[in-house]
Amino acid sequence: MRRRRLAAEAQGRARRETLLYLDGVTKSFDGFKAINNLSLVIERGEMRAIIGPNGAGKTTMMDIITGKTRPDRGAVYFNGAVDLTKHDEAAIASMGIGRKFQKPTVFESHTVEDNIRLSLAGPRSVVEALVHRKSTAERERIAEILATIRLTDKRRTFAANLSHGQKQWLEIGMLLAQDPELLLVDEPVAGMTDAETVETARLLREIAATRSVVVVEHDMSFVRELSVKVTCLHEGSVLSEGTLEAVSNDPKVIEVYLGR
Ligand SMILES: Nc1ncnc2c1ncn2[C@@H]1O[C@H](COP(=O)(O)OP(=O)(O)OP(=O)(O)O)[C@@H](O)[C@H]1O
Repeated sequence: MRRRRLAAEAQGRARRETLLYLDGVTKSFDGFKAINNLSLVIERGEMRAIIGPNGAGKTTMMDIITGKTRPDRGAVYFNGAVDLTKHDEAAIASMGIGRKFQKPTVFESHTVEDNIRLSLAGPRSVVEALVHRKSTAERERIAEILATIRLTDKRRTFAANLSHGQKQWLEIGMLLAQDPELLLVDEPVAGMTDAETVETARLLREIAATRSVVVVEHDMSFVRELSVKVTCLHEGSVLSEGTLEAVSNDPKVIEVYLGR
């Protein structure tokens, strides 16, 4: 009895102290368990790479975190106290969870700078009266984001004229403008050049200095560049977790990938 209580207390503590906490999450589609008793914890300020073969449940997991899909069972907590299963997509986004889908969706007919400006978040009414200060603060924030996404030189370029990789960076910048506490990024380097891929790993590491980042990715050379803890999903559950080296040498992981 006491042991059970202590275990429950430890679980409660883990939930409160972590940024994202998934426990026993299950989601079925027509009787098929896309997510099966999934438990996963992301710490504050952590960047995590999620890998796994096609159909492992990576997208469904992101859909559950962002409120696009409701789980059948299990706990999904953000910042210790917020039960994400009770909120819809818009509410979850406004709580500070930003999601970047695989395909970039920038405003092609606007400049890079305007794309960022249009995405800037925040209760503007407070600073509305101080127009000058507001615009200075806004300019500084835009400059900071442009530097982070390596597009300072392209600030006046129409988004339509950017390379595929630069569009991906711009979209990351648009998410940063909303100042999320947790950034979910789905296959950011698909279709990028090798140089862009390496730069994207650097860029995400810089971003992870001030917020948590979860990256779903198939490209193992990119995951190596990220140099963070890796979670391998398979059949909707965690198959293996640890350094990329440990995970990629795990016989269970080798079997799953070779058996594809
Ligand atoms: N809306 C849905 N209806 C029915 N089945 C679904 C639905 N969404 C996902 N699935 C199934 O759930 C399983 C997990 O899919 P999911 O897209 O989450 O995997 P994934 O790891 O993201 O795969 P990939 O790497 O190919 O993107 C798959 O078998 C998929 O066919």
